[in-house]
Amino acid sequence: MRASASARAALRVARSGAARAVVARVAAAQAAPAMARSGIQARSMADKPAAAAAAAPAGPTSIEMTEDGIAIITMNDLSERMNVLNKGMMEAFEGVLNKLESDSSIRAAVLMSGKDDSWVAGADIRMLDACKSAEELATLARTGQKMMDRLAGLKKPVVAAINGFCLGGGAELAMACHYRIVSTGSKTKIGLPEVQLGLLPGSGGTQRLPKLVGIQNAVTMMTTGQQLDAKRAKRNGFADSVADPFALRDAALQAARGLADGSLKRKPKAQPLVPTRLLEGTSIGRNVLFDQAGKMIAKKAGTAYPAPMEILNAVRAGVEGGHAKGQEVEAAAFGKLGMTSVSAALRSIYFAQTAAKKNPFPKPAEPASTVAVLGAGLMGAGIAEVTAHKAAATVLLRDKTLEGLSRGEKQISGNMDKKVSRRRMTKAAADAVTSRVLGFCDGVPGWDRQLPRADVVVEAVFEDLGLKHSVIKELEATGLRPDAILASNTSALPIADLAKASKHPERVIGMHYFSPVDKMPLLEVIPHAGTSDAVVGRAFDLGLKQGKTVIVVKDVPGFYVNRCLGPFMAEAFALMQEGVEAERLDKVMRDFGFPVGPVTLADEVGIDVASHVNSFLTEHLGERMGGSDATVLRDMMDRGMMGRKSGKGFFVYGKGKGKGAKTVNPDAKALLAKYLKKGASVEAAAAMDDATIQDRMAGRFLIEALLCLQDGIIRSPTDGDVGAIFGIGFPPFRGGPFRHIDAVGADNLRNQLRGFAAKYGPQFNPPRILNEYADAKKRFHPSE
Ligand SMILES: C/C=C/C(=O)SCCNC(=O)CCNC(=O)[C@H](O)C(C)(C)COP(=O)(O)OP(=O)(O)OC[C@H]1O[C@@H](n2cnc3c(N)ncnc32)[C@H](O)[C@@H]1OP(=O)(O)O
Repeated sequence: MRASASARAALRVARSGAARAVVARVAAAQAAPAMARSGIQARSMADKPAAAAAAAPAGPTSIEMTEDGIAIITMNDLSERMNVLNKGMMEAFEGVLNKLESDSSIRAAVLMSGKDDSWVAGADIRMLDACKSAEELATLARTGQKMMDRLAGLKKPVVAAINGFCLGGGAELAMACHYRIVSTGSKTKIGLPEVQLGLLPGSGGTQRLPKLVGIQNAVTMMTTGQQLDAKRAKRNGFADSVADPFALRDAALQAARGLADGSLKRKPKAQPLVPTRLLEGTSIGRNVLFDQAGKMIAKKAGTAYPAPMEILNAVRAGVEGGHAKGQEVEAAAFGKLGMTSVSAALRSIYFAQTAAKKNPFPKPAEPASTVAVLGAGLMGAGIAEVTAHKAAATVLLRDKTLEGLSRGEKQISGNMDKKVSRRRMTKAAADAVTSRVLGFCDGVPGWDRQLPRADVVVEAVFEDLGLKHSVIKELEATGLRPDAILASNTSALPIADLAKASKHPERVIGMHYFSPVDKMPLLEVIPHAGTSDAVVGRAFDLGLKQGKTVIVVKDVPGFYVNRCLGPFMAEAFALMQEGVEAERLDKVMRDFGFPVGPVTLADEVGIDVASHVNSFLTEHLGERMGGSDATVLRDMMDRGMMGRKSGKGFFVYGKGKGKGAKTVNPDAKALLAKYLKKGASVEAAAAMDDATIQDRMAGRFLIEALLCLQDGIIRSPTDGDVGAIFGIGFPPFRGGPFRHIDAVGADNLRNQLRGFAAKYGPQFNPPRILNEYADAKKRFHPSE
């Protein structure tokens, strides 16, 4: 099911960054005392310039001295791929501060990174994860605050020369410096993404950011976790200046010298809260601002995500009560939030997503440099776009007709134009993307010469087995290289059936993208029984390069995500046929945490598609799809109610400016009345409590997810969590279906499902695997 609403839902999830992750790694123990461990090497360049410049730092930080008394501090933790504020780094930094305070030969300092892609990517999330109490976390926050205060209070100016990720605690470190130069390198991103982990910046960030960028900007940055490139960081006041990555060190040295000799002025210490902003300049204005922001946050984040409100509270406490008071509130909130199940779930998603960035199959020697995409429809053009943009590969985009091709090319250039107009991309970079897409259609020569360049072909033609077979045969006859892989972006057809048309079935694989491809984070990679591991590795690698979170799933109807979605949607139709009203059902499921309700989802997907998927999955899953009479969908189709695309489905959609507005469709309501189950009524359904509706809907999803694990369709509970969150927006704060079952308890869920099965039918029968986990009192994520 190419669910555009679920796509948008998960997109919001992805944007909120709520679902990201890592393989937990034990922080490398740093054995020696702070100074020795820090590997601080205070050398005079005048003494040993060559040796000093060439020496690799022995610990996470090192210091070089210039002849004129500028200390160049380099952070490079060799035990980590990225610099993070772990115990070792923090202790080493204490040593650095001691040195800066005590060494009178130092006039100023430059703080830079020895890594290519990270300045500091934040506090070590594993270290936070290991904390066992709110007090432990609050103490950690206070330690960070003290370190930052000490740095900010230095008499000697410290210039942050930022290249690479500068996130969370890293951004807080930068803010405690006295001047920030941000590199224009593509990996440079400034942000405070703690909110995406259910946390708030705990090292003084809630206090320093408003002073740099203003209250409104700061609250937006911290409550959304948005990340800025150099230019945006300069525009909003975070950066004092920007520099090319190659010129960064020199620019920073020059700034340090200027600050030391007074020719360059520091920003005023407590920059008034941007007095030009009317609201922020007066206490009355600020009250209005905080009250409005509070209402907006309450509306958007609800009670499910407590961090945004705590961020606002900490900012307000600082603005109204001063730095110390603000930090006190910040540290306490950091401790409290860190112990919530929401933060635990979001952290676990972060770990899972980082794990999913690692290709467990043989990695190709070289990434795919040329990818052919067949079909320039919505999906094909989307795949072409992420391939040319994120994977920076040449794309041979082919459609049957010139019209089809032009539409697809327009989709890509339109998306690039949007990025340029929103200043997310330069015009030159956008042009480079579109120029990587070479268009072909029937009757235009050159295809047969170009096709042999392709390392991968992704076909995204109409979902018809015969058509796909003829496409595969034609590709092989035209000169597809024998080592090229042949991927099908199907959401329904068995990959094994598709492979039958190929002379090399071992190179055929499924790559199921979600719509819109440029925004949806998930990719399901589907080998059939005869696909070679090397081909899986190549498809996985391409997915990663396209910026996707990849899960490998078995070749079964619906694969994983749509297989779970099918019974979930069937339950929505069942509830409506018991009299539950569309608007209520949507609201109740949004309250559960789904970004869109199931009824809206059906309209967004299209009633025709929903009907097709329903009957297709019913054929394969039998009673597991039971509970509703899906002929209602066909009746709707017969009456032209196709969902949003036809202007009406379960809802009626506004046109033009009011496009987003929707009201219940009285015709659909009248039709549903005819399908009411025996003895059911809208009045009786109104008395059904919200929790029952949520439990029934979630139950159907969970049963199918469990069966997918039981039958080896997904490779682990973690893949199941990642797929559900990124594929259809399963509530991130619940951590995915398996983490949710752990929270509810396998035994409790089993009892609940048994009750539902007795009342509503066998579609609620608990799967064998749930019984096993319930009997053994096991968890799907045992270490948490
Ligand atoms: C009081 C203060 C609180 C805080 O600061 S909370 C933390 C705030 N920071 C973050 O939330 C950033 C988390 N990291 C990320 O989002 C991503 O990473 C990046 C965007 C920085 C980079 O993404 P990509 O280029 O795709 O690399 P990758 O595979 O995600 O990361 C490379 C390695 O770096 C480790 N890593 C990155 N940031 C952290 C971190 N903050 N804590 C612990 N580890 C981190 C990962 O785990 C992984 O490690 P491996 O190679 O062993 O898998």
